[in-house]
Amino acid sequence: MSLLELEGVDAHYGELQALWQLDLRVDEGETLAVVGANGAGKSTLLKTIAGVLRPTAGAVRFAGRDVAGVPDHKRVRLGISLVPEGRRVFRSLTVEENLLVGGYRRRPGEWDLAAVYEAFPLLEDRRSRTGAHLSGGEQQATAIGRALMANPRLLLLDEVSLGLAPVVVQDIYRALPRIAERGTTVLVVEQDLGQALAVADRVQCLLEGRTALEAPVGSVTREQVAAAYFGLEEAS
Ligand SMILES: Nc1ncnc2c1ncn2[C@@H]1O[C@H](COP(=O)(O)OP(=O)(O)OP(=O)(O)O)[C@@H](O)[C@H]1O
Repeated sequence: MSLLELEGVDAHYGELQALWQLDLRVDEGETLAVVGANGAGKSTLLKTIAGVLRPTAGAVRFAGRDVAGVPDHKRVRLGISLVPEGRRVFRSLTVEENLLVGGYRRRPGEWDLAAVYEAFPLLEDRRSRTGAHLSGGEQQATAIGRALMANPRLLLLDEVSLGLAPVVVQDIYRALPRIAERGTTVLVVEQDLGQALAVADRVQCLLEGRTALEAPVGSVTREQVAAAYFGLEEAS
């Protein structure tokens, strides 16, 4: 059984339809990358999974349970944690305090301060620094660490690389295999194809709110994914 299953999901903002009959699954322990251009519906998809946005049609099932009516804060307790685009760390709190806030309503599990510092060694040196005095990369690592402190079964990452220098992005991405090794299932949304394909087991490409391609990473070329990403003929 898949940990997360979406079937025939539509999502709207008023009159505008952002997702069209979308099917998606994430199996326990795997890392799925969802890629797509600006406006493809990636953030909308994550909001629908996290419970921030209610789908207008279709089913969202987590661990076999229909979660359509479960509000976002209750989904965290079920084991779904979202790291939203833009990071949003608490600027007046230290790194460690930010992490502890994330663990306030933790599920039982492996993630604690020591495990987060092991995954992101750069944070341990910065543990007493406030959010306002962190670099963009340190803020991103703190935001991911804070989500992990809740011991999610499914970690949703929205545009980790946005606004960060490539070398910093690599640092953050280096932690992803360690996160997966601890048994946390990861769904990462990315515009950066190279990073996404380097860490994921499977890739799903969205184009204007629909799936343009879905495949194990090993079975597609970067060119095929890029063609689907831009809606070019070769994708089909
Ligand atoms: N709050 C909103 N109100 C109205 N329309 C929205 C809202 N958020 C997103 N949209 C629209 O929904 C569609 C999908 O947007 P979404 O943010 O999910 O795409 P995305 O793939 O995450 O793109 P980006 O990388 O730019 O964030 C776009 O047409 C966008 O303009």
